[in-house]
Amino acid sequence: MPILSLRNVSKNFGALKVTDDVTFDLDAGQALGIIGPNGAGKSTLFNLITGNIRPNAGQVFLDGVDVTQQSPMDRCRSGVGRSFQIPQPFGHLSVYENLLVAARFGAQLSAAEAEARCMEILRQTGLAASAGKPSGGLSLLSRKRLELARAMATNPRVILLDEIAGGLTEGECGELVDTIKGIHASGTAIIWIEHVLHALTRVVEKLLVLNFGRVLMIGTPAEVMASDQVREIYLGAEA
Ligand SMILES: Nc1ncnc2c1ncn2[C@@H]1O[C@H](COP(=O)(O)OP(=O)(O)OP(=O)(O)O)[C@@H](O)[C@H]1O
Repeated sequence: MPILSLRNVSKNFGALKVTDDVTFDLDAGQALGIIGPNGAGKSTLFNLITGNIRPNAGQVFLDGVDVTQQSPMDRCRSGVGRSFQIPQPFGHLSVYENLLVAARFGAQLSAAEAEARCMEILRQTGLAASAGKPSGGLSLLSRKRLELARAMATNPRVILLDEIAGGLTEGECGELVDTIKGIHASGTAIIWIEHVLHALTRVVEKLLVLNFGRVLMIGTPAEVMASDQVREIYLGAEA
Protein backbone atom coordinates (compact mmCIF):
# COMPACT_ATOMS: atom_id res chain seq x y z
CA MET A 1 0.00 0.00 0.00
CA PRO A 2 1.36 3.51 -0.80
CA ILE A 3 2.38 5.66 2.17
CA LEU A 4 0.75 8.74 0.59
CA SER A 5 -1.97 8.99 -2.05
CA LEU A 6 -3.70 11.96 -3.62
CA ARG A 7 -6.94 11.23 -5.43
CA ASN A 8 -8.46 13.81 -7.81
CA VAL A 9 -7.34 16.71 -5.60
CA SER A 10 -8.40 20.18 -6.77
CA LYS A 11 -7.99 23.61 -5.19
CA ASN A 12 -9.28 26.99 -6.35
CA PHE A 13 -8.30 30.42 -5.09
CA GLY A 14 -11.34 32.41 -6.24
CA ALA A 15 -11.60 31.86 -9.99
CA LEU A 16 -8.02 30.54 -10.22
CA LYS A 17 -7.71 26.74 -10.35
CA VAL A 18 -4.29 26.19 -8.76
CA THR A 19 -4.53 22.41 -8.29
CA ASP A 20 -6.45 20.56 -10.96
CA ASP A 21 -7.48 16.93 -10.47
CA VAL A 22 -4.11 15.73 -9.11
CA THR A 23 -3.74 11.99 -8.54
CA PHE A 24 -0.53 10.17 -7.59
CA ASP A 25 0.89 7.62 -5.14
CA LEU A 26 4.12 7.65 -3.15
CA ASP A 27 5.46 4.31 -1.93
CA ALA A 28 7.26 3.92 1.41
CA GLY A 29 10.90 4.95 1.04
CA GLN A 30 10.41 6.37 -2.48
CA ALA A 31 11.86 9.74 -3.54
CA LEU A 32 9.73 11.84 -5.90
CA GLY A 33 10.75 15.18 -7.41
CA ILE A 34 8.21 17.82 -8.37
CA ILE A 35 9.09 20.27 -11.11
CA GLY A 36 7.12 22.85 -13.06
CA PRO A 37 7.15 26.53 -14.04
CA ASN A 38 6.73 29.31 -11.46
CA GLY A 39 3.12 29.44 -10.32
CA ALA A 40 2.36 25.87 -11.48
CA GLY A 41 0.99 25.09 -8.02
CA LYS A 42 3.90 23.17 -6.49
CA SER A 43 3.88 24.82 -3.05
CA THR A 44 0.09 24.65 -2.99
CA LEU A 45 0.36 20.90 -3.50
CA PHE A 46 2.60 20.68 -0.41
CA ASN A 47 0.10 22.71 1.60
CA LEU A 48 -2.65 20.30 0.53
CA ILE A 49 -0.53 17.33 1.67
CA THR A 50 0.36 18.90 5.03
CA GLY A 51 -3.19 20.11 5.66
CA ASN A 52 -2.30 23.82 5.73
CA ILE A 53 -4.99 24.21 3.09
CA ARG A 54 -8.00 22.01 2.34
CA PRO A 55 -8.93 20.95 -1.19
CA ASN A 56 -12.21 21.92 -2.87
CA ALA A 57 -12.43 18.35 -4.15
CA GLY A 58 -10.57 15.06 -3.82
CA GLN A 59 -8.86 13.18 -1.00
CA VAL A 60 -5.45 12.83 0.65
CA PHE A 61 -4.62 9.42 2.16
CA LEU A 62 -1.81 8.51 4.56
CA ASP A 63 -1.31 4.75 4.81
CA GLY A 64 -4.74 4.29 3.27
CA VAL A 65 -6.45 6.52 5.87
CA ASP A 66 -8.37 9.52 4.54
CA VAL A 67 -6.72 12.53 6.27
CA THR A 68 -8.31 15.20 4.07
CA GLN A 69 -10.02 16.82 7.06
CA GLN A 70 -7.11 16.35 9.51
CA SER A 71 -5.17 19.33 10.89
CA PRO A 72 -1.50 19.94 9.98
CA MET A 73 -0.50 18.87 13.51
CA ASP A 74 -2.33 15.55 13.23
CA ARG A 75 -0.72 14.88 9.85
CA CYS A 76 2.68 15.76 11.29
CA ARG A 77 2.08 13.23 14.07
CA SER A 78 1.01 10.69 11.44
CA GLY A 79 4.43 11.03 9.80
CA VAL A 80 4.49 14.01 7.42
CA GLY A 81 7.48 16.35 7.95
CA ARG A 82 8.28 19.44 5.91
CA SER A 83 10.85 22.12 5.24
CA PHE A 84 9.97 25.60 4.05
CA GLN A 85 11.18 27.54 0.99
CA ILE A 86 12.22 30.32 3.38
CA PRO A 87 13.99 28.81 6.43
CA GLN A 88 12.00 29.52 9.59
CA PRO A 89 14.08 28.52 12.61
CA PHE A 90 13.75 30.19 16.01
CA GLY A 91 16.83 32.42 15.59
CA HIS A 92 17.47 32.97 19.30
CA LEU A 93 17.50 29.23 20.03
CA SER A 94 20.48 26.99 19.34
CA VAL A 95 20.44 24.42 16.55
CA TYR A 96 19.89 21.64 19.10
CA GLU A 97 17.08 23.54 20.84
CA ASN A 98 15.33 24.09 17.52
CA LEU A 99 15.39 20.36 16.91
CA LEU A 100 14.15 19.63 20.42
CA VAL A 101 11.12 21.88 19.86
CA ALA A 102 10.26 19.98 16.67
CA ALA A 103 10.76 16.58 18.32
CA ARG A 104 8.83 17.42 21.50
CA PHE A 105 5.92 19.31 19.97
CA GLY A 106 5.89 18.03 16.38
CA ALA A 107 6.31 14.33 17.12
CA GLN A 108 5.27 14.50 20.81
CA LEU A 109 8.31 12.48 21.87
CA SER A 110 9.19 12.19 25.55
CA ALA A 111 12.18 14.24 26.76
CA ALA A 112 14.51 11.22 26.62
CA GLU A 113 13.25 10.07 23.21
CA ALA A 114 13.52 13.60 21.82
CA GLU A 115 17.08 13.95 23.07
CA ALA A 116 18.16 10.68 21.43
CA ARG A 117 16.34 11.54 18.21
CA CYS A 118 17.96 14.99 18.03
CA MET A 119 21.46 13.63 18.59
CA GLU A 120 20.91 11.15 15.76
CA ILE A 121 19.60 13.86 13.43
CA LEU A 122 22.46 16.24 14.23
CA ARG A 123 24.81 13.52 12.98
CA GLN A 124 22.64 12.57 10.01
CA THR A 125 22.36 16.17 8.77
CA GLY A 126 26.00 17.17 9.36
CA LEU A 127 25.14 19.61 12.16
CA ALA A 128 26.86 17.93 15.12
CA ALA A 129 29.58 20.61 15.31
CA SER A 130 26.97 23.40 15.20
CA ALA A 131 24.62 21.96 17.85
CA GLY A 132 25.23 24.71 20.41
CA LYS A 133 25.34 27.65 17.98
CA PRO A 134 22.49 30.15 17.80
CA SER A 135 20.57 29.25 14.64
CA GLY A 136 20.24 32.94 13.73
CA GLY A 137 23.95 33.17 12.92
CA LEU A 138 24.36 30.11 10.70
CA SER A 139 25.72 30.08 7.12
CA LEU A 140 23.21 29.47 4.32
CA LEU A 141 24.24 25.82 3.94
CA SER A 142 23.88 25.23 7.69
CA ARG A 143 20.46 26.94 7.66
CA LYS A 144 19.41 24.55 4.88
CA ARG A 145 20.74 21.64 6.91
CA LEU A 146 18.75 22.90 9.89
CA GLU A 147 15.56 23.03 7.79
CA LEU A 148 16.20 19.43 6.81
CA ALA A 149 16.95 18.50 10.41
CA ARG A 150 13.80 20.20 11.71
CA ALA A 151 11.70 18.26 9.23
CA MET A 152 13.45 15.03 10.32
CA ALA A 153 13.04 15.79 14.03
CA THR A 154 9.28 15.26 13.84
CA ASN A 155 10.05 11.57 13.14
CA PRO A 156 8.51 11.53 9.68
CA ARG A 157 8.04 8.65 7.27
CA VAL A 158 7.79 11.16 4.43
CA ILE A 159 9.49 14.56 4.25
CA LEU A 160 8.48 17.37 1.93
CA LEU A 161 11.39 19.57 0.83
CA ASP A 162 10.54 22.92 -0.77
CA GLU A 163 13.37 24.33 -2.92
CA ILE A 164 15.97 23.52 -0.32
CA ALA A 165 18.94 23.70 -2.75
CA GLY A 166 18.31 27.27 -3.97
CA GLY A 167 21.09 29.87 -3.51
CA LEU A 168 23.91 27.43 -2.71
CA THR A 169 27.23 27.19 -4.56
CA GLU A 170 27.87 24.02 -6.59
CA GLY A 171 30.04 22.57 -3.82
CA GLU A 172 27.53 23.34 -1.06
CA CYS A 173 24.71 21.95 -3.18
CA GLY A 174 26.67 18.71 -3.60
CA GLU A 175 27.14 18.45 0.18
CA LEU A 176 23.44 18.99 0.82
CA VAL A 177 22.51 16.42 -1.83
CA ASP A 178 24.79 13.86 -0.15
CA THR A 179 22.99 14.50 3.14
CA ILE A 180 19.57 14.12 1.51
CA LYS A 181 20.73 10.91 -0.17
CA GLY A 182 21.72 9.59 3.27
CA ILE A 183 18.27 10.36 4.65
CA HIS A 184 16.68 8.64 1.66
CA ALA A 185 18.97 5.61 2.08
CA SER A 186 17.86 5.30 5.72
CA GLY A 187 14.30 4.68 4.49
CA THR A 188 12.52 8.04 4.73
CA ALA A 189 10.32 8.80 1.72
CA ILE A 190 10.90 12.20 0.12
CA ILE A 191 8.91 14.59 -2.03
CA TRP A 192 11.15 17.38 -3.22
CA ILE A 193 10.16 20.53 -5.12
CA GLU A 194 13.30 21.88 -6.74
CA HIS A 195 14.36 24.15 -9.58
CA VAL A 196 17.98 22.92 -9.31
CA LEU A 197 17.40 19.91 -11.54
CA HIS A 198 20.85 18.34 -11.33
CA ALA A 199 20.49 18.18 -7.54
CA LEU A 200 17.03 16.65 -7.78
CA THR A 201 17.93 14.00 -10.32
CA ARG A 202 20.81 12.76 -8.13
CA VAL A 203 18.26 11.69 -5.51
CA VAL A 204 14.80 10.96 -6.92
CA GLU A 205 13.59 7.84 -8.70
CA LYS A 206 10.61 9.62 -10.26
CA LEU A 207 9.73 13.14 -11.38
CA LEU A 208 6.23 14.62 -11.43
CA VAL A 209 5.79 17.57 -13.80
CA LEU A 210 3.13 20.07 -12.80
CA ASN A 211 1.77 22.61 -15.27
CA PHE A 212 -1.15 24.98 -14.55
CA GLY A 213 -1.99 22.80 -11.53
CA ARG A 214 -2.27 19.60 -13.57
CA VAL A 215 0.00 16.55 -13.63
CA LEU A 216 1.60 16.70 -17.06
CA MET A 217 3.72 13.60 -16.59
CA ILE A 218 5.16 11.22 -13.99
CA GLY A 219 8.22 9.20 -14.98
CA THR A 220 11.87 8.50 -14.35
CA PRO A 221 14.11 11.57 -14.74
CA ALA A 222 15.35 10.15 -18.06
CA GLU A 223 11.79 9.67 -19.36
CA VAL A 224 10.75 13.15 -18.26
CA MET A 225 13.80 14.86 -19.72
CA ALA A 226 13.30 13.03 -23.01
CA SER A 227 9.71 14.27 -23.33
CA ASP A 228 9.25 16.93 -26.04
CA GLN A 229 6.17 18.24 -24.22
CA VAL A 230 8.12 18.73 -20.98
CA ARG A 231 11.01 20.38 -22.78
CA GLU A 232 8.64 22.74 -24.51
CA ILE A 233 6.52 23.63 -21.49
CA TYR A 234 8.97 23.44 -18.60
CA LEU A 235 12.34 24.15 -20.08
CA GLY A 236 10.96 26.58 -22.68
CA ALA A 237 12.93 24.72 -25.37
CA GLU A 238 11.75 24.14 -28.93
CA ALA A 239 10.30 20.64 -29.22
N1 LIG B 1 -3.42 31.78 -0.59
C1 LIG B 1 -3.50 32.10 -1.90
N2 LIG B 1 -4.48 32.93 -2.35
C2 LIG B 1 -4.57 33.24 -3.66
N3 LIG B 1 -3.75 32.77 -4.62
C3 LIG B 1 -2.75 31.95 -4.23
C4 LIG B 1 -2.58 31.56 -2.86
N4 LIG B 1 -1.50 30.73 -2.78
C5 LIG B 1 -1.04 30.61 -4.05
N5 LIG B 1 -1.78 31.33 -4.91
C6 LIG B 1 -1.60 31.41 -6.37
O1 LIG B 1 -1.59 30.09 -6.84
C7 LIG B 1 -0.67 29.93 -7.92
C8 LIG B 1 0.27 28.78 -7.60
O2 LIG B 1 1.12 29.17 -6.51
P1 LIG B 1 2.21 28.17 -5.91
O3 LIG B 1 2.98 28.97 -4.90
O4 LIG B 1 1.58 26.92 -5.47
O5 LIG B 1 3.12 27.89 -7.20
P2 LIG B 1 4.57 27.28 -7.29
O6 LIG B 1 4.53 26.31 -8.41
O7 LIG B 1 5.01 26.77 -5.97
O8 LIG B 1 5.44 28.55 -7.69
P3 LIG B 1 7.00 28.90 -7.42
O9 LIG B 1 7.79 27.96 -8.27
O10 LIG B 1 7.09 30.32 -7.90
O11 LIG B 1 7.25 28.74 -5.94
C9 LIG B 1 0.00 31.28 -8.11
O12 LIG B 1 -0.67 31.95 -9.15
C10 LIG B 1 -0.22 31.95 -6.77
O13 LIG B 1 -0.26 33.36 -6.93
